[in-house]
Amino acid sequence: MKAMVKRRVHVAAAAIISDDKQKVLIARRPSSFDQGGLWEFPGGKLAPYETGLEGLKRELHEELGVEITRAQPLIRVHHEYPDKHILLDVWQVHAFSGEPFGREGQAVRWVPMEELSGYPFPAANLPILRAVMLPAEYLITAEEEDEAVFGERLTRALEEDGVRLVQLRAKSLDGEQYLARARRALALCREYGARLLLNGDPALLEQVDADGIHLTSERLMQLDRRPIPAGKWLGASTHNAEQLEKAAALGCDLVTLSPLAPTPSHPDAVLMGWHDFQQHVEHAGMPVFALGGMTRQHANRARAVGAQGIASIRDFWR
Ligand SMILES: Nc1nc2c([nH]c(=O)n2[C@H]2C[C@H](O)[C@@H](COP(=O)(O)OP(=O)(O)OP(=O)(O)O)O2)c(=O)[nH]1
Ligand SMILES: [Mg+2]
Repeated sequence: MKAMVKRRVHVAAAAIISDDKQKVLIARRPSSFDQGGLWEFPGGKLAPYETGLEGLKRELHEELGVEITRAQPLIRVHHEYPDKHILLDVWQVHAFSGEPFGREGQAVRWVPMEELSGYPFPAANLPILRAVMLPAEYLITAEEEDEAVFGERLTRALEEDGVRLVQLRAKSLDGEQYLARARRALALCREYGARLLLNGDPALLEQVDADGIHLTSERLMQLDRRPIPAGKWLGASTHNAEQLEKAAALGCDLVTLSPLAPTPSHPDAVLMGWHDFQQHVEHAGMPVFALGGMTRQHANRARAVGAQGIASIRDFWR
């Protein structure tokens, strides 16, 4: 039997963010279209000669009557539909001119980030929703003996650096000490509207109602199903293709991928480099944070190779 070769479709789509950064623009696909009636990020198929950004500019002009003035890659998602292989090349649009409206008669709506998951999207869109909801910076807390110093440093990062995603990593604390710190960290994160993931046993969420769990790569590889409910965020540390595949199979919402560059916390690690990193990210199918020697100065570089952004201890812990 002859193998069927699926059509490959490259689609550019936009997560257009409102000026106050609280809302994103979505549109409803007309019911006569493929995936009709579902909501989508505006965009469409590239012409053969177009780059992603060129195609996106044309599509947003055609569909919404707006001109993009500032955009940045957000995530690339490969998805197998029954009849075709689709690459969704998604850009975050930070600035545009014109007032968007449905030029093709489609419904268009500004939706608060936290309401996004209430809208029906095509199956390929799950990783995009995660990427839209997550920031570009992921703080990992340092080992810290003194609770007061811990509180001051976390507060500084939330307030001055605007950190909105935090992983509580504290290998030197015992169970009770970790829980006490987790409760304090959660209270601080709530004050600033930041999400807190606990690095530890998924059962911790029964004792502290944090936003999710971050799995070590070791814990990740031991699991055979997602250990927490869908409403919670599941992160994992990864270092290679095998771990990334496992994270995808478990339904992780985000991963860190390391190590990119030398870092004092892991002095003997074998470095990955941007080329390998990019290849891994392309097929990860979820937001990936570059980790290992990363600072916010690497954020644009990380985004350019497909990452959500950077994760760091040192750059935020001062
Ligand atoms: N624009 C967009 N398309 C998506 C999303 N999710 C998703 O699976 N798709 C699929 C649906 C379609 O098969 C394909 C996009 O094609 P399209 O119908 O928007 O293409 P187009 O604007 O160039 O329109 P057309 O003239 O070719 O009909 O990608 C999404 O969030 N935005
Ligand atoms: Mg379209």
